[in-house]
Amino acid sequence: KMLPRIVKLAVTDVRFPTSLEQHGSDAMHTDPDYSAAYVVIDTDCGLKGFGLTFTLGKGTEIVVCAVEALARLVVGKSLQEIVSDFGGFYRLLTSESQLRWLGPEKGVIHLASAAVLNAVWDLWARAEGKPLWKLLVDMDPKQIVSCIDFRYITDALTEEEALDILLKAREGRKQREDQMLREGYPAYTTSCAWLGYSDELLTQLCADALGNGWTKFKVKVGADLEDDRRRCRLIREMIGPSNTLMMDANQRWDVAEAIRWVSSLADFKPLWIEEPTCPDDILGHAAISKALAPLGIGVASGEQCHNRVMFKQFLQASALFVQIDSCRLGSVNENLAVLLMAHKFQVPVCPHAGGVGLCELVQHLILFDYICVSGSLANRMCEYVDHLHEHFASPVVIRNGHYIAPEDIGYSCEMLESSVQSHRYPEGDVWKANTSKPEVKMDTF
Ligand SMILES: C[C@H](O)[C@@H](O)CC(=O)C(=O)O
Ligand SMILES: [Mg+2]
Repeated sequence: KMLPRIVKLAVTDVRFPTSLEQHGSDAMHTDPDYSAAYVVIDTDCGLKGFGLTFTLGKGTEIVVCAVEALARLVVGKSLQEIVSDFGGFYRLLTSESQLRWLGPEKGVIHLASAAVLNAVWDLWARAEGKPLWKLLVDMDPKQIVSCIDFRYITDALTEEEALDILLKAREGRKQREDQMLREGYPAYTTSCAWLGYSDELLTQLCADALGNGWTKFKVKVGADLEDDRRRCRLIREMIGPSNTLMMDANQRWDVAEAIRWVSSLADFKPLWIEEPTCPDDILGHAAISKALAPLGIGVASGEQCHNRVMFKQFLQASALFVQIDSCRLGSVNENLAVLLMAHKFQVPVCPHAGGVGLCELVQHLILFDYICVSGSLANRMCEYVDHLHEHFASPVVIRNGHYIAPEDIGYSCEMLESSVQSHRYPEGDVWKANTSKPEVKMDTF
């Protein structure tokens, strides 16, 4: 086994011009350029770790800056030093006494922590010669627990309870792992119905997806009710009554407006409405959930839920579909806390993956959740978006609407060097060639 020491951390601003074709568009993010602050860790024995956090284009340079500010907490440490008290290392990074003023544990600085920690987890999995999900599955439950910072959540989940959940779930673990290796983890697709897509494109992509075995679909809503009704009717008619439909408003409405709007989409039978209102409005989500429950519509949220404390309160306030995010939360460490809390509250985890690299990352977490925590697939599925996988060294494999368990070692977010070079912002070829989006100078305002 290699016990490398980290000697360098480099971070790059990588952007993809997805907004040109409206990939990823929704009621609030009308021109997203899927982007990442991409981290590469070098060690003294040649082994590398790769990590990223997801952003939408403008402002990625700010996340890059925040990663640079965190770098000195990582460089010089041995992997052994970090993983022997990973919870402590998580706290060192997220509670540094000056940098924490920028968060704490939220916003740009937390996205940066995620990028750095994702790279450390990738390095660990590579050092152990395993895909990350398998590293977690094989880990002693006590060590899993030691990776989590329990500060602020012990009123909802103690270390002892977490350990107890993991120990109870050991029964049947081997069968579930075999099942995942055979069948993969169920997924749904968001790629047919981004808000900026025409009806023709939606129809064509939906037909293709049905042909490829997809049974669960998500449609973007929230900008215009009549458009929503037309698009939802179209997609429901295409997929039929027995396939699953979800709706995503990306925070567009006030609470009462959300209840009214979604009630008038109820005939299209959505399983959930996602992010109906401000992602920080825990009680607002609870009110919406209560109002929509008689219509059989659930509420989902999480892609912009800053941290484990927010998730704790969401869970305490009402049931919801928990949409963990591999780059919004503080990497695997904080995601483990949320998976365990979700299990305690008996709600399904359905990870968010709409972004570059998020499918690659989150598949590992949800495999671990099924094998070692929840042991259930009821109402559970992992999001899939069909964009930009060709830029990764170990792209996700989807078969028949399922994520196939990754076999390559690491956390699957190493990008091809050629892709990084051509998409670096602003000097990469893609951006030099892309003159359709002139930069607005600050002095214009
Ligand atoms: C801007 C992103 O594409 C966002 O719309 C993704 C999202 O909400 C989802 O995948 O869910
Ligand atoms: Mg969403």
